[in-house]
Amino acid sequence: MSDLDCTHNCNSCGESCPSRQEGPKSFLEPLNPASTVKKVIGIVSGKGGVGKSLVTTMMAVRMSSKGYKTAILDADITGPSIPKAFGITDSGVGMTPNGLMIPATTSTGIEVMSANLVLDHETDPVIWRGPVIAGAVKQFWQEALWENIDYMFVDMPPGTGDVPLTVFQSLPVDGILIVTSPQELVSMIVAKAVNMAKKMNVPILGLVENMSYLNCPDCGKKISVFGESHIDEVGKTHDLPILAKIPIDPKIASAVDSGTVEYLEAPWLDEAVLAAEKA
Ligand SMILES: Nc1ncnc2c1ncn2[C@@H]1O[C@H](COP(=O)(O)OP(=O)(O)OP(=O)(O)O)[C@@H](O)[C@H]1O
Repeated sequence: MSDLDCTHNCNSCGESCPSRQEGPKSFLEPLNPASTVKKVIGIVSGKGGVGKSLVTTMMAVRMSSKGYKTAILDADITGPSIPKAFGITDSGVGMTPNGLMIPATTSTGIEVMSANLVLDHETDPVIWRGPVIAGAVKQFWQEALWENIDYMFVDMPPGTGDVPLTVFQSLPVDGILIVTSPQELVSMIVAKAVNMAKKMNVPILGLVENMSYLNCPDCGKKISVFGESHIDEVGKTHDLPILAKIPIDPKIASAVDSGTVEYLEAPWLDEAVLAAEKA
């Protein structure tokens, strides 16, 4: 077909011309020239409150303690909880002379961008529509100064909506961790996340089950507070490893509430850390 005849709409044309053979259009957004991010790991969940932010923060803490320069992009724009878990309370985002946002830095040097850091008050609600929220995530990626970051962890909003889609299309995600809890409809939720990741061509590193059990403080027995876990079967169905089973522990809740997650030990994430290193 000649250039003059081309309708520039491959959906309505069956010709096999060179432009069609270039493959699907990439929507990846480039970083600004001052920034480099070597690996991007997304943390996703089927619904809110299962511990996605906890896993994001603790993965960052563990990787940072191993000597990697680590960052968190809080893409949970309407429910940002990352700054609080690190005890960052002031509006910590500065500007470089050429207009890039400077992420806040935690006490152990993890760099954080979050909607809570750019709002006038952390209690201000974010009443934005989907495309605006997705635009904010892209801005955090493109218009912040991410200097020599080895690992960036992206705390996704729960579910498979607009924002996770934007993150998968716009950021070069090297792998995702899917966080679940035993009381969810685990098999359906994991299937949805797996299908989305496959459609978007994003590798799944594995599954993390949070609030898996409680260790009885008196007899040491494991109590399945939310009923028996089905995560092992679900992992087998999708051929995915179970990278962690995190207990319910009041120490976890109090570290998050008091902004001291950097001082919380997280031995339960050993395998997830190794998986991120191999991503
Ligand atoms: N294993 C655990 N033991 C005790 N408390 C926990 C545990 N996991 C999470 N929590 C607490 O449960 C609450 C919800 O956790 P978190 O914010 O990580 O969930 P989330 O999936 O990110 O929620 P959202 O989608 O609303 O952001 C937090 O207050 C956290 O401290």
